[in-house]
Amino acid sequence: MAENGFRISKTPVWKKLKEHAEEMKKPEYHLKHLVQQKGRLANFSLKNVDFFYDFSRQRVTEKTMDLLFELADTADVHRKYRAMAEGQKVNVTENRAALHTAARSFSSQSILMDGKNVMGEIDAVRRQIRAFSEKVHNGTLRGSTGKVFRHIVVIGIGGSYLGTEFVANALFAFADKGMELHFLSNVDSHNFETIKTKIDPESTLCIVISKSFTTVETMANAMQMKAYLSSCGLDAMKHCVTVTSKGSPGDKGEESGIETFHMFDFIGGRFSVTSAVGGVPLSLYLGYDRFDRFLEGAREVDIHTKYAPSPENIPLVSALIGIWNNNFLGYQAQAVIPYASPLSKLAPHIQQLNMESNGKSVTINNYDLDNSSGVIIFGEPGTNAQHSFFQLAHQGHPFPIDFIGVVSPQYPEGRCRPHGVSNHQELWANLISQATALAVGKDAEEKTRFFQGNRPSSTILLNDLSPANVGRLLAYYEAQTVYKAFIWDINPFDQFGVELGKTIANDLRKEIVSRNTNDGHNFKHMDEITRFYLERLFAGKLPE
Ligand SMILES: O=P(O)(O)OC[C@H]1O[C@H](O)[C@H](O)[C@@H](O)[C@@H]1O
Repeated sequence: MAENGFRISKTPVWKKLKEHAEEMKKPEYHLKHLVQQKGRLANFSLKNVDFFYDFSRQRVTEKTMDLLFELADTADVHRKYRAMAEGQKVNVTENRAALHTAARSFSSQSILMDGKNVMGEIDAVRRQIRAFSEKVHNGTLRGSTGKVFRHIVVIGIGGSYLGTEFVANALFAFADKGMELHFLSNVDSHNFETIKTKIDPESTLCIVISKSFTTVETMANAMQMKAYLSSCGLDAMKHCVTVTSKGSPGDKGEESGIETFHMFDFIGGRFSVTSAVGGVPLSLYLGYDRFDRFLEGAREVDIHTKYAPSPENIPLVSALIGIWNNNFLGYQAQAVIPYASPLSKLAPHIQQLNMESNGKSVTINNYDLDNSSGVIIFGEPGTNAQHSFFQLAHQGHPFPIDFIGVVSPQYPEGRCRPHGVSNHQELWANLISQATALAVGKDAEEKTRFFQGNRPSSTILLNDLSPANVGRLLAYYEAQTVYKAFIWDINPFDQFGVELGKTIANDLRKEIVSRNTNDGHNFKHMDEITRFYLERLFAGKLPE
């Protein structure tokens, strides 16, 4: 690996930020003082349409923000973002563009990749999804025995699953098409067996989603499901459709079923929920028009992200604050805590989006990275999180939090007011109190009751959880992820780090096949630890 080359951590502004972080440790910059400043909220919050971003409880001052904007300029983030959105091959290791933003573009402007306008293909897939979902909903398209489809089994993993699950959960209140949605992602047979108990095979439609169509888990689950449908006397292929990239092994092959929907190699898996990956299942579940409104919301944030100047650019400001927390204040983890149950699958999606994109060790030009990139993301909805891991948040190892609040719930509130307040008001009382408690802390004589405070958080507010707002939230996190990568100067669009484990699993699979086909095959040639595990698998129990 070359030793020299541009590294953001070698720039003068990085040094200035390091010095500034030392200064910010002084007692006068404790959050309990910062939040008292006049105009703090107005000065440290941003709003764009239905999206309010409050960073008043982050450990930042005007000087911090000025330095962070200088960092953004030094990293040339706006040019990099435009290059991405305009179809340049920013995924240099795979020689691909990263055009997830094109998946929700409705502009008449061309988006060129290799001189070809990609919008033609994208529009065609959208029309195909609309027509298909309408045929399923009006009963024109039915299962092999003539029953209308009522169960959708989404078979996919990672980027071909997590985003769709997040959005489907978020918009459950709008799922009025009479469809039950099931996710078959894990190769663990419990996942498959559980779904079997919930579906009626004759009214089941499987959507096999795999960009590569080589992912072992997805292929195994698709085979299990097709074998099961056949065992029920059904023509399995009439119960399946495929979403895959153009030219993949599953593209219009025998295994693809009634219809194939294309995603494209210029859309990365974890950025693909606005493509056919999310489009096919979500249109069946919610209706195409709601999927369209979800795309519109995402598109609006894309436009804001591309054109808003740094100090007004919400995803950029939040990316900069993330880097400030991570590289300068030393926080290694970040929690995502929505005070909204429908967002219960947001954190797992952001986990993949962020950690797979930004958990890297080299810069885009292949120089060793000498600062950490990526943080550990985790989360659960509030208030549940308060009753599980918030002890550590308040008195243990500190970590910044993204709180997310929704002004109007999806369901009208009843008249019941258990403690004089509605449940939604109770939820908000907690949302407000947690951020304050973390920031301000509390003095106490008894050490066990002392709260250090000075624990940073941001709060995102949405008016409601409409399809458009869920699209906005998704696009916000996507843009924040790529802006962080552009500042660290890494490639957020490859994921070679997931390959080594797969390669070892391939070798082990060969061993297992040998034993499956020859009882005499033993594992003596393997290392002691691996041998132990393989022997236990075949023995079916732990040693006495
Ligand atoms: O869509 P597929 O090709 O089946 O890939 C599914 C997933 O598996 C891979 O291992 C990657 O880690 C993910 O980024 C990807 O989304």
